[in-house]
Amino acid sequence: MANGTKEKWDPALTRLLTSLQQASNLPSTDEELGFLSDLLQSKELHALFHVHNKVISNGSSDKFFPILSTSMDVVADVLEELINRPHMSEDCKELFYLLQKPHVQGLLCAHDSVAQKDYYPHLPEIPPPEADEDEETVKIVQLVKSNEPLGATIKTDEATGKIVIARVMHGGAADRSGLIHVGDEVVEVNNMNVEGKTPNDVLKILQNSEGTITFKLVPADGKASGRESKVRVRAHFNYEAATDPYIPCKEAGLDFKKGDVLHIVSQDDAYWWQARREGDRNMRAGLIPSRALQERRIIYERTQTKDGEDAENDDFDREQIATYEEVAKLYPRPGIYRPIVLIGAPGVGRNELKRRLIDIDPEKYKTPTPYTSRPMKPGEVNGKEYFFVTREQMEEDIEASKFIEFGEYKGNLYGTSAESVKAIVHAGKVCILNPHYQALKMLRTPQLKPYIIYIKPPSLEVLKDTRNANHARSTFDVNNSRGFTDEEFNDIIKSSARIEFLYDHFFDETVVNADLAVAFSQLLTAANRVETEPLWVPASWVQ
Ligand SMILES: Nc1ncnc2c1ncn2[C@@H]1O[C@H](COP(=O)(O)OP(=O)(O)OP(=O)(O)O)[C@@H](O)[C@H]1O
Repeated sequence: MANGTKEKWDPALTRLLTSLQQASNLPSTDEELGFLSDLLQSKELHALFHVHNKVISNGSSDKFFPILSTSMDVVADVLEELINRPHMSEDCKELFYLLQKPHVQGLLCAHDSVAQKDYYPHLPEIPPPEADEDEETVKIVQLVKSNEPLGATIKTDEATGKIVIARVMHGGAADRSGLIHVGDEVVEVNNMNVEGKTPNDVLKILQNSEGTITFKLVPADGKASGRESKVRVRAHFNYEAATDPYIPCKEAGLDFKKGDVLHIVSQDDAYWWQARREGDRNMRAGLIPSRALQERRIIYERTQTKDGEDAENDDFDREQIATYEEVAKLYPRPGIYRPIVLIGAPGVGRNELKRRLIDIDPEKYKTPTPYTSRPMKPGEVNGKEYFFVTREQMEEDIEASKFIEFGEYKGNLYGTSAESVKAIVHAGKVCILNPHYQALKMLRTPQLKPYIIYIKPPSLEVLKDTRNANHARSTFDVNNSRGFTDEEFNDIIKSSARIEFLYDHFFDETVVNADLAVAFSQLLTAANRVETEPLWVPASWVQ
């Protein structure tokens, strides 16, 4: 056979190849026939056939059976167990690292699918043999009414005018019964025919009934997919179902706050997703606006409010519409720490907090030495306060995107290089940065994986009191030789509001810097948490 190999080609392939040689009179090009012939003779295809035949011949025997089919759960348990250990041996560290590798997880996931025989085709249900073809099948479903809502919504079908099940909430009473599905037609409720009634009429019947509720339903043709999606998102807006005029059923809504992580269990409906709040004990999902719906709302709101006159330069940063961000848990890796980024208005106290953190453990917490094009002053050492480089060199490096942030002050350039941040991270230290807020977008990359803490000022009154009591030095004054003026305090509050407006969807945490000791202890707790706990990050960072 081809290539003179002694391999036993599959008879089916050989037959195909022979008929291909006889098919030269078919209306196809030489190129097409050549392609097919090459494909049928290719080693890869034959190897695939070989594997297929082996699987088929082994599949029928009971020789192999899985020891377990939930290895991914075991991995999660082991990671959780390891993370809680105060000290890890080298072996544990290696295991911890290996178990997080996407390839290992992919392999175990495939193993579980095979072990659970997830690949078997799902056959349609066979109708009961005695059913008359013309007669509609009905099912009688009985649910016991409790304080818990039914977990399903109804609507009038536009085409038929009949009452149908519009939605079944994941984990709700209707869903758990396994008997009620989207599209089922409601014929009777508690022996009352609902033909010609409105969804509101049916709702009244339900509200007025007690104990067991009996539904007579005509099943929908196809069953809705019962599988839960695994998607988790972080919400970037507050939502309150009671004040949403468009939600199809207010009682079925799920309220959430900006920053909450939601488990999206169903995206079947283009406008209304079903979700649970991560960590909630309530298994019943609730309705939330889909990304598409929320984006439309935001665009509409913006066209209503934006008069264009007070739009500021960095408003383009808001062009991106923040609704939901897909997130996943990132497990800390021993020896490789996420940089901690302090963001806030000039003068709010970021340097003070950074200084205190470094003072606690200067070997652990490090900040990169900035670069500058300004001439070295007497007594200064290159690489200590700054790396001194020429303006041309710095401009070239800025052009080549080597700086994570840069700016000009009094005719000289200043900046932090990406390389110096990487060097600290790779040396096993915790890198602390307090860049200008516009650098956030450049910093928030899957490579750096920063943990972003927003340093927020307290109210104007508390800001003034705490700073004046501490004889705080104004950072607006070049020599730091005086306190803050009232105007500068106002500026801190104003810039902070602007930073929040533009970037709050990037913040992992907010620390209010009122009492310095309290703010610092909150920062320290956050720094420890980043080192030890699995935390939610953009899903793309863990893929
Ligand atoms: N919570 C606080 N209570 C009292 N004083 C504070 C507090 N936080 C910071 N300060 C003081 O305020 C002054 C300015 O703080 P700091 O230098 O940290 O500001 P900054 O945010 O780094 O400003 P810039 O970004 O402009 O450099 C310092 O004198 C600092 O000690």
